[in-house]
Amino acid sequence: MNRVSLGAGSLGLRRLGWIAAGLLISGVVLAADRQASDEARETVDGLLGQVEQRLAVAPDVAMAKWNSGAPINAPEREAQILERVVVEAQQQGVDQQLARAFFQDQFDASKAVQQQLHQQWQQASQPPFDNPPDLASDVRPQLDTLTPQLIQSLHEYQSLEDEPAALQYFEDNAARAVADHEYAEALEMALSSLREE
Ligand SMILES: O=C(O)C(=O)C[C@]1(C(=O)O)C=C[C@@H](O)C=C1
Repeated sequence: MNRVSLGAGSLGLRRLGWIAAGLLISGVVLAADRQASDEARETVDGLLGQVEQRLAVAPDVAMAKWNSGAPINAPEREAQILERVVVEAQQQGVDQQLARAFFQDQFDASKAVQQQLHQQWQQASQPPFDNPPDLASDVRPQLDTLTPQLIQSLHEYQSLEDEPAALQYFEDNAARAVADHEYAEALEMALSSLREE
């Protein structure tokens, strides 16, 4: 009697073990299979695209400043942008600390590209460019157009924080964008506060 019930007990335990293992495996498979929603992908693609678009303006800034001799670092302009960023972030319910850190990253990334280009031009004894873009009338307005778009994208991005698949999609695509980029270190800088989220 004892032996029979012992046997049944150990069989039950073993069966439980198999069931637990089965559940664990299917859980892992399901989690790996879960994909970011179309909406989440759109948000991430949009945000990454806009960050790249903003960084793509940096060579024009560099050219304008190469000709004019204006310093790369323009703290008063950064302060002016941040002032607007804080107001718009507040209106849209974007975390202000994130918005500030994110825009500071964009400035730092732009300065890194500008410094790299100025260094190259210095070494190549580059003369002033013919028809350089004008900082005030051509270049800064492009950046100003992107500012509210970026804040809107930050707002959408923030809503993804409880979607691990979306954050993974962001990570994968951010890493790919950096690896493929001409100014990889600068793009990495531009994305750093988002990747620390
Ligand atoms: O507007 C400029 O002068 C720029 O260099 C562009 C920019 C920016 O990314 O917005 C970058 C660095 C400056 O310190 C200020 C602003």
